[in-house]
Amino acid sequence: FLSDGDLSLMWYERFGKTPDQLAGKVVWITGASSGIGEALAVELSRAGVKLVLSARREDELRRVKQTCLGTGKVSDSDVLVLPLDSVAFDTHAGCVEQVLAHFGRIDVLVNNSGRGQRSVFWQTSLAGDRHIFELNVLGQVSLTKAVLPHMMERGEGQIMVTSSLSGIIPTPAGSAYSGSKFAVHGFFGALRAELHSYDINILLACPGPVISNAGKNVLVGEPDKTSTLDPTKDPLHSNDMPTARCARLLAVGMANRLDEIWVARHPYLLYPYLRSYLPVPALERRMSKTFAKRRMKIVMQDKKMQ
Ligand SMILES: NC(=O)c1ccc[n+]([C@@H]2O[C@H](COP(=O)([O-])OP(=O)(O)OC[C@H]3O[C@@H](n4cnc5c(N)ncnc54)[C@H](O)[C@@H]3O)[C@@H](O)[C@H]2O)c1
Repeated sequence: FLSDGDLSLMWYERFGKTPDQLAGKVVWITGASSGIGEALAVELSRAGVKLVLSARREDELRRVKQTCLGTGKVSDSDVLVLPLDSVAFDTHAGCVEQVLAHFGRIDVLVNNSGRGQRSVFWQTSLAGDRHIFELNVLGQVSLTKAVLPHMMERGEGQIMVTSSLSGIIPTPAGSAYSGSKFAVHGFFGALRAELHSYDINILLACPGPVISNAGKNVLVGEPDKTSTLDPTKDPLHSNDMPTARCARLLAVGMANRLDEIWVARHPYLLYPYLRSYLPVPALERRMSKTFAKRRMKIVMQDKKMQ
C-alpha cells in the first residue's frame, strides 16, 4: 500500500506487460515539449516506440526529439515533430492527415497538453475559467474527434488522457482546473462505454503532484497571468514525484491497457483511496477542510508576495 501508484497499477508493474512490449507502436503525445509529456516521450523512445511530438514550440519539440534519438531505440524517421496548438481546433484534422501521411497509422493518442491553476474561485475571471476548459477539455476532445474515425476504421487503438487526482478530488485554489479534469472523466468515461464493441482502450491517467513546468505555467486569475514564485521553494510541491517515475508508470498503464490509474506519492495517494473506499462523510469533510485550509493559506500568502 505504501507505493506510488494504485494497487492495480503496482500489480501490473510487477507482473504485467512492460513498456518494451509497445515497441513499434505509433504514439502521438501532445504537450510533449515539457514535463510529463517530454518524460513520456523519452521513456517510450527507450522501448522503441515511434513518436509524434506535438506542442506549440517547434524548437522545444526538436530538443526533445534529440534527447529521444540520443537515449532511445529510435531513428530520425521514427520521431515526427508536429507543432500543434490544442485550442486551434480547426487545425486538428490537418494534423491527423500529416501523421497518417508519415506513419500510416496511429496506435495511441496521448492527450496530455494542459495548464494548472493557482487562484481561488472569486479571484479567477470567467476568461480564466474558459481558458482552462478550452485547453484542458475541448483541446483533448477536439483532437480525439479527429483521430477516432481512423481508430474505429481499424477497429483498434488507445486514447490516454492525462487527467489528475484533481479530477477525483475537488481541489481548492483550482476550481476551474479541478472542474476541467472532472469533465474529462465524464467525457472520456462515456466515450469508453460507447466504444464497448471496439478494441479501443480509454486510459484516464491521474497523477498527483509531479515535478514539471506546470508550477511556472500555472494560471493565476487571468489567462495571461502566471505565478512568479520559484517552484523549487514552493511548500505545496515539496514532495512531488520525479517526472521520469511518473512517465514510467504511465507507460505501464499504457502497455497493460488499463482504464484508470492513480500515480502519486503519499500522502496524496491516500486521498483517492479514502474518498473511493471509505466514504465516511464526517471524516471526508474533516479531511477536505484540513487540506483546503493548508492550501488556501499558502496560495493567499503567495498572492500578497506577487
Ligand atoms: N505536474 C503535475 O503536478 C500534474 C499533476 C496532475 C496532472 N498534470 C497534467 O499533466 C499534463 C502535463 O502537464 P505538466 O505537468 O507536464 O506541465 P508542463 O507545463 O510542464 O507541460 C504542459 C505541456 O502542455 C503544452 N501546452 C500548453 N498549452 C498548449 C496549447 N495551447 N497547445 C499545445 N500544447 C500546449 C505545453 O507546451 C507543455 O508541453 C497536464 O494536462 C496537467 O494538467 C500535471
